[in-house]
Amino acid sequence: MIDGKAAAAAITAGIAERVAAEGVRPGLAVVLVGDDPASAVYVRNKSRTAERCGFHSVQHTLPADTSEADLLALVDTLNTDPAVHGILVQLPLPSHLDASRVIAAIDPDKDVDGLHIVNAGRLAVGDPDAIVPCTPLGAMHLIEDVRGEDLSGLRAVVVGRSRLVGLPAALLLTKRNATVTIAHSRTRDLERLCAGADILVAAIGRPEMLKGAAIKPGATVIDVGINRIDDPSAAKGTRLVGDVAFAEAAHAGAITPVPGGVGPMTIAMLMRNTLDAALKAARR
Ligand SMILES: NC(=O)C1=CN([C@@H]2O[C@H](COP(=O)(O)OP(=O)(O)OC[C@H]3O[C@@H](n4cnc5c(N)ncnc54)[C@H](OP(=O)(O)O)[C@@H]3O)[C@@H](O)[C@H]2O)C=CC1
Ligand SMILES: Nc1nc(=O)c2c([nH]1)NC[C@@H]1CN(c3ccc(C(=O)N[C@@H](CCC(=O)O)C(=O)O)cc3)C=[N+]21
Repeated sequence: MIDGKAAAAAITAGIAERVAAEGVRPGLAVVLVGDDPASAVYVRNKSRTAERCGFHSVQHTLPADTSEADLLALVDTLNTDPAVHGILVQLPLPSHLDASRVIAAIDPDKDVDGLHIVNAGRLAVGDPDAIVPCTPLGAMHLIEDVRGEDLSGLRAVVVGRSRLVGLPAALLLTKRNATVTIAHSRTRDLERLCAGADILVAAIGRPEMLKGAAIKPGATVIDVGINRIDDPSAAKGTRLVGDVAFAEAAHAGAITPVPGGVGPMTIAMLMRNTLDAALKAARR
């Protein structure tokens, strides 16, 4: 079992120390439009961790029918606010809003999600100034803990090709010398493909879709999915599960649980990206 919660706690403790030592106050602004269940979980844990790290943290919650003009105006205000070093617009946005237009409006130096085309391009060409999306960055930390830094000779399969998770995860794995296959909704014979993976990254958004047969014995399994399902036996009537059927994965070499795996690491990396942005701004 890969303990993402412990790994994340160690990283955020280090960030809190650096914030105190360097005398900076990193500012993080989060914008949530409407209500997406995975986003709600994220928002809650994020503001808690930001406070623990000594950050200035602001949350803008807008109604689901917010106009694009109003959202763009808010982004512009945050771009010019000197107390804000990181801006995160939660995805998915309601369908009447054009996510790529909104992301393009974010100052690339404040784009702590790494979604802006400038940061995506920097990552693709290996530019060290890239701000890298938090979830794949956190996933790579966990993979490194298990497999080491160099993944030469290992086969990795990433299921999912989103700009936020799947695509950057595949780029990072490639940079570490893994041999990478990207799978998605049009992939045929997904289970067999996954069963050949030494490193399996699931970023799909379908509760427990990958069964035991999709996991190679000894594989490192990184389950990114955050899915809320009904569970009458749970106190709240629901619980979180990943994209992998965890109970069928006993033959994996190492696996991240949901919750307690990639989620907390995403938040730790968000703190790190925001601290880095604040330090860069101070130098400028
Ligand atoms: N733990 C964390 O910190 C985070 C968790 N998440 C969670 O990770 C999951 C993925 O997020 P995100 O990448 O943003 O989601 P998207 O919906 O943007 O992408 C999902 C990807 O999965 C692929 N897919 C969908 N159905 C299938 C299928 N049946 N077989 C194979 N591939 C399929 C899609 O393929 P196609 O491109 O063909 O449509 C797409 O590429 C979600 O559960 C989300 O909540 C997200 C961010 C952070
Ligand atoms: N622009 C943008 N960037 C994102 O990175 C982004 C997003 N939009 N939209 C939503 C998804 C989802 N996401 C999560 C991150 C952490 C947890 C997390 O902390 N999970 C805990 C939950 C613990 C619990 O509360 O039960 C865990 O897995 O242990 C969850 C979900 C980031 N996302």
